[in-house]
Amino acid sequence: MQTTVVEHPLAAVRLTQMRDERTSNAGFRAALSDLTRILVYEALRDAPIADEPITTPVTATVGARLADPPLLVPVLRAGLGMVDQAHAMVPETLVGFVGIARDETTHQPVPYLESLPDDLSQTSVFVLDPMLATGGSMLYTIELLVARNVRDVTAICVVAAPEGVEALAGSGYPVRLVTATVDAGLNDDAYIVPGLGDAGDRQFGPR
Ligand SMILES: O=P(O)(O)OC[C@H]1O[C@H](OP(=O)(O)OP(=O)(O)O)[C@H](O)[C@@H]1O
Ligand SMILES: O=c1cc[nH]c(=O)[nH]1
Ligand SMILES: [Mg+2]
Repeated sequence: MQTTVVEHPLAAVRLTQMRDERTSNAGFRAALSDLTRILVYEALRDAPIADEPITTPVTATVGARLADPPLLVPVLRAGLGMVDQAHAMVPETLVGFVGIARDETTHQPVPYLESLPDDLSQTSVFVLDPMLATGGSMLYTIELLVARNVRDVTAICVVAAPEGVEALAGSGYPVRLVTATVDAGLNDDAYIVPGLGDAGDRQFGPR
């Protein structure tokens, strides 16, 4: 599986703000917003473009447009903190939604919302979720997309655990990963170490 770890000073600074337990909910959301722009920018680096004929104030010329804007799919709750910025980067695209709450005893994904187009056979999808821990929630989401014949999936995360990366790589699905870091591993509660805690709680409060 293609895995891109975005290494940029601004990404490292925003990630540090997100990791720091002293960062307020508002500060965490702001850092996640900034980091999302950087991650989406990198995820689109090799995106195909098509000619866009335009006229400048001086002359006619040919510019560019995204040939194939990816559908954005935030995984609620934590992915909600990424969707506005991702949509600002690709304003012409559409947005689907998936809601999953991990069972904190079994660590299995418990889905509660699914709002997606029926046919994704002509579509690339960017799944937005800051945390890839066991990989269960991301794999569940990808399975929803594969059932709709998705062409390919880019998982855009902030913090990934090696266990989650391996789960995606071993799935055989057409997926690549863009993340700001691959951390050391998971603790006994399946939280990423060093991680940043619960990305949903840190934005919106406990559920
Ligand atoms: O890789 P996994 O082991 O499945 O864990 C990752 C999932 O856990 C978090 O969501 P959570 O279940 O805490 O829901 P929330 O966003 O509502 O807080 C996170 O945003 C991922 O969706
Ligand atoms: O570390 C983790 C693991 C799962 N979900 C989170 O929000 N954080
Ligand atoms: Mg959570």
